[in-house]
Amino acid sequence: MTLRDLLRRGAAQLGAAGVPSPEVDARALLLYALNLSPVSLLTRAGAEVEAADEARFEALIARRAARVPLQYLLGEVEWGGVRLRCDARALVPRPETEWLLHLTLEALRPLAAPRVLDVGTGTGALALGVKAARSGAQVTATDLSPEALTLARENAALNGLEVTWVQADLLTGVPGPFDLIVSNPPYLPDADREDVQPEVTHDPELALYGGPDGLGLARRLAAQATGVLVPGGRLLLELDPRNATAFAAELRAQGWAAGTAADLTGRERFVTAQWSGAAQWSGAVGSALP
Ligand SMILES: C[S@@+](CC[C@H](N)C(=O)[O-])C[C@H]1O[C@@H](n2cnc3c(N)ncnc32)[C@H](O)[C@@H]1O
Repeated sequence: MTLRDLLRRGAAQLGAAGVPSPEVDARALLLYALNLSPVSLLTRAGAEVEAADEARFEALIARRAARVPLQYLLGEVEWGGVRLRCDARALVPRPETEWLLHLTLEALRPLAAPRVLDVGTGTGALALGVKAARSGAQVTATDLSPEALTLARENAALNGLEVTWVQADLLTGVPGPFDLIVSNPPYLPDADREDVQPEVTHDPELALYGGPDGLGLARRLAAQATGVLVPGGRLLLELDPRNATAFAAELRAQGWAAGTAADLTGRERFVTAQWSGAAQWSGAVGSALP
């Protein structure tokens, strides 16, 4: 069996299993299984594959056909300028969240040594993406999940980056002040549980659902944020595109200057808000977790 034939067979198996991008995934798994570069796949497409290599690829294809996320199989992904180990301890960082990182870096541009908080950090993606791009930033990241924080610490070590990791319920007990808070909170409406792609069932439940309308965590986070943001400080959120415009209006009604930003497919997915400072920073919010 040649490399080309093996790739075609793997893609066909993934397509039959309903995997959304079978050719892309089969190619990524073939490169990984055989430790090939993209160029060597092209130049050696007609070469015969050894039985052990074929078996290794087939085992990965079988797991992907069972809808195990591609990122778990590859172990690591490139995301937002950093390498991230991905497994069941935290949500697999999504490509659309790279645009939230971009918006964050744009907002930080005027600040020489910004103090940044990433709430619900998961793999550490946003916190590490900020730190990698802005070494002078002081970055803190929280998560309620100790497992996610362990993975985030591993990812920080993998990239040689320093972030302060805090186990907390949103901002509870987190000492400010911050110039910018960024978060991709759990935002799916609870009813979506019945309707997610099989891969999403591998993400931790805690990472996904935000209450009946999906905005429970975002509302609580915005209320807490006014206590730790400096006057003029920013809050940047990723939300369900079904909710972002309405949530920006909610924030405006509470005294924020708030609007939305579209993702690369044109859907209003991000809320960008600035706090006027009417309620001055007053130190940590609430009490620390036991
Ligand atoms: C949608 S995931 C985002 C992960 C990561 N920031 C990313 O963009 O890939 C939401 C994260 O929020 C965390 N989380 C859920 N409830 C939380 C809470 N009350 N306080 C802090 N973190 C929470 C979850 O454990 C999860 O890691």
